[in-house]
Amino acid sequence: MVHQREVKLANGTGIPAIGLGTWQAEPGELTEVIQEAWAAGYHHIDAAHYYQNEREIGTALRMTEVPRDQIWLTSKVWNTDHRPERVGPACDQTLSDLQVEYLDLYLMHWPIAFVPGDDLLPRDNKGEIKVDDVDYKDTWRAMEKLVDEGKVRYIGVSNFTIKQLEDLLKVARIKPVVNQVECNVYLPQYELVEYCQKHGIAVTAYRPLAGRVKVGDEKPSSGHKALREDPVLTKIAQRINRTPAQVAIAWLLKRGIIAIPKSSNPQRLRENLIDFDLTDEDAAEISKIGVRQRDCNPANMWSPSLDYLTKSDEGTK
Ligand SMILES: NC(=O)C1=CN([C@@H]2O[C@H](COP(=O)(O)OP(=O)(O)OC[C@H]3O[C@@H](n4cnc5c(N)ncnc54)[C@H](OP(=O)(O)O)[C@@H]3O)[C@@H](O)[C@H]2O)C=CC1
Ligand SMILES: O=C1CO[C@H](CO)[C@@H](O)[C@@H]1O
Repeated sequence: MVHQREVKLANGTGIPAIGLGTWQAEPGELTEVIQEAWAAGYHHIDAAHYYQNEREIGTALRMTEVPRDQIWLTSKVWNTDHRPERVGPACDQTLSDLQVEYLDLYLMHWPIAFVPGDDLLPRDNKGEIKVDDVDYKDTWRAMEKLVDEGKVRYIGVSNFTIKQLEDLLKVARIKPVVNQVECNVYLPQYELVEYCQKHGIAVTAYRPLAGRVKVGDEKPSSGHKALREDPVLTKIAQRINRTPAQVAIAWLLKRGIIAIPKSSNPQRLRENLIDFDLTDEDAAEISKIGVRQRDCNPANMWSPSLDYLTKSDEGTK
């Protein structure tokens, strides 16, 4: 079995430093992807109720006969399940879909509640997302109960800013072990990462490759630059005989950050499970790249009024 490098959580538990992202894996392809990932040496899967593919993941894990204690399973409670009485049932649904008895890590997906219901993105007739008046600290208290009940080993958050973490840490009986945020060479999140690491909160980088931004002869989406075509990453990659994607992931690992790249392609899956370290000089050169862009911005995705969710941390620092 390939033993992957780990990032230590505050209590000393190791979490595999590279996990498999599962958002937007096409229906039907995950069975093969998970078989390939397990064979390649992945021991960490990032899932979420929101991705609507947890049942497929669970079935694939069972078919691949992955021993439960050999795989780190993260899932997330979605914004429509923030009311405290909905958190337990939401977790139960994920456990049933993934066909496991417990999760290694359960995250609050966003620090914002949407009105409950089957519609994961409920909108009013103007197209604005329907926000529910639930304090994320109350949602957190319900998540703490899941640890007490043995349904999840650890709890954490996602898309939290420094201000929101400060607010949560004041009341948390069980501290969040992870903050999963958008983070890559073009959104380095220096201040947020420093704050988290100082407070014993590990950072997981989602969209470590800047997502579905097209490369090659297709234009990057929404005017964004294609990270995988970045000239500095390309130059370093060519010199060390790696790919720009590998260099981008290695840069996160060098900063002690967990990365969860998504790929449905067997070759890229293996490529992303990197087995080398960047030199200090190469890492420093990458840190000087000045491009800044954020893909997952609630103001663009859901409602302009949710702009405040990223206000205290623009990712530009
Ligand atoms: N907490 C949150 O709010 C969020 C969490 N996430 C999590 O983070 C994961 C990763 O983020 P995601 O948005 O998927 O973006 P990524 O940065 O992981 O990029 C995925 C895209 O890059 C391509 N790709 C993967 N590896 C390579 C490679 N080596 N070379 C070239 N192209 C490559 C994939 O295509 P192909 O499959 O064809 O290889 C896919 O189109 C998600 O899947 C999800 O689990 C994501 C967004 C928000
Ligand atoms: O996990 C996620 C996948 O991407 C979505 C759209 O960008 C996000 O809203 C969500 O947090």
